[in-house]
Amino acid sequence: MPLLGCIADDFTGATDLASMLVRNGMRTVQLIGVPAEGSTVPDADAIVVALKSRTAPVEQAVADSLAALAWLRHAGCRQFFFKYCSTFDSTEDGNIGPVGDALIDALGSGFALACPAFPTNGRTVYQGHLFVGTALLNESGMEKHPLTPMTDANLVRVLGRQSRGTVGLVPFAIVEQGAAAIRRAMTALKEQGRRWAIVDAVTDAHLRAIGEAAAAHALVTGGSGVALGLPETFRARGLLAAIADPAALPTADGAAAVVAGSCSRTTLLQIGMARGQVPTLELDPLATPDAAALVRQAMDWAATKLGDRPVVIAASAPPERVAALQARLGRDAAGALVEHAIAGIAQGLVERGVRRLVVAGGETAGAVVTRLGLRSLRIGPEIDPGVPWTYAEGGAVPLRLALKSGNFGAPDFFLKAFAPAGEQPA
Ligand SMILES: Nc1ncnc2c1ncn2[C@@H]1O[C@H](COP(=O)(O)OP(=O)(O)OP(=O)(O)O)[C@@H](O)[C@H]1O
Ligand SMILES: O=C(O)[C@@H](O)C(=O)CO
Repeated sequence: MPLLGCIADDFTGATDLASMLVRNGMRTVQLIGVPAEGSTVPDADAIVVALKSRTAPVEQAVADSLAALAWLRHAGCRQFFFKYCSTFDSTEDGNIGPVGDALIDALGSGFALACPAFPTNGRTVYQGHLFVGTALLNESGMEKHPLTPMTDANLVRVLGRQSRGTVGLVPFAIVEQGAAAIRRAMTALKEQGRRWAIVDAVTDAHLRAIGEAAAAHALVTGGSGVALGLPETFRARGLLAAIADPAALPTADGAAAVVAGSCSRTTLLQIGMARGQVPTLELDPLATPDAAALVRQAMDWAATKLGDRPVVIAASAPPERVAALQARLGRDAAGALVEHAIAGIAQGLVERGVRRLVVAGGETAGAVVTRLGLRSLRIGPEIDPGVPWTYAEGGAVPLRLALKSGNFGAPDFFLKAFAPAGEQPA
């Protein structure tokens, strides 16, 4: 029976969390959307239900998250985790506060900690303020995010605006003292009537201590970082068996490809690095604003290029090109057109024998996984922090998939993903 039941507000974020759990010894499966009632519970220590609730209307996000919680409770999970972005991406109305409030109420816990810190990827929380690298969140570029602009780095204030309850802080000085001090501070905040505690964390040691302090919490919320301490709490209670290789995956032999719809600086850099080293097709949706035509163009190109080397097909473009397409079609239609095209291309590639596929971008990953009709991904070895290989369980063909968050991965990610050491076949 699974121990930890997780609800993630987007697809790449779900994979990021799942990877953290695998790295710390839990066999983990990611489910796409809320499974139907009565569907088989995967054989895993942790289950992550991936939703598309980050930018959905609040009521929808709450309803989907509660449905996921109900399924995970029914599946037998003992503790629950609400995963949101390490940059606390949320709209002005929510959705982190309202979803968290609803989960707290459903579980009757009255309280939850919130910690988006992920030091490995440069996200730290100090005195309740979120930093991305050396910059405060609101000066990190995230203040210009098209859907979830983050203009305030003070998370006590941000969450306070979103939640029905009040928000306290467990500051660095307490976190430094370790698990017992953190536990006492959280208990005190709960007794004072706080519904939430933002917990500072600057290092992985802090995250481990927070995990230990929250061992008895019904609900933990945060980025993938704060999950790194949870597997040990199950192990310490004798609930989690040691497994030789929790990241073992079936192999999938066949051609390799990258499809990219992320326009983040990191993804553009990764495409730049792949260009010239492997066959790379850069689509121009501004010149061809027609999804079917883009798919045809990509498939004609791929017919001569698919082989021993990975191929890269990208719609990704710098901000001025994205803005130009948005100005012509409207923001939603522009995004949908490109997502539609990339999903069609991914489907075409799999039909032509691609069995190892990297998808760059959260929305893009959602479109691809949905088009391929995938429902369940088993999590395997990490390529870079937060981006593991996964294996599509129950699919029509053997398929390995890596869903890369826009901002994650080293500059050579698209090359190293297919290097033998990165894939570590079971
Ligand atoms: N050339 C383009 N012009 C306009 N929109 C584009 C273009 N290329 C991609 N897009 C759209 O930009 C959006 C990128 O969002 P996506 O979530 O996939 O990437 P991201 O935001 O970098 O990733 P993450 O959510 O993991 O941080 C998608 O809706 C995609 O369709
Ligand atoms: O936490 C993160 O930064 C990522 O897992 C994510 O959610 C990107 O969309």
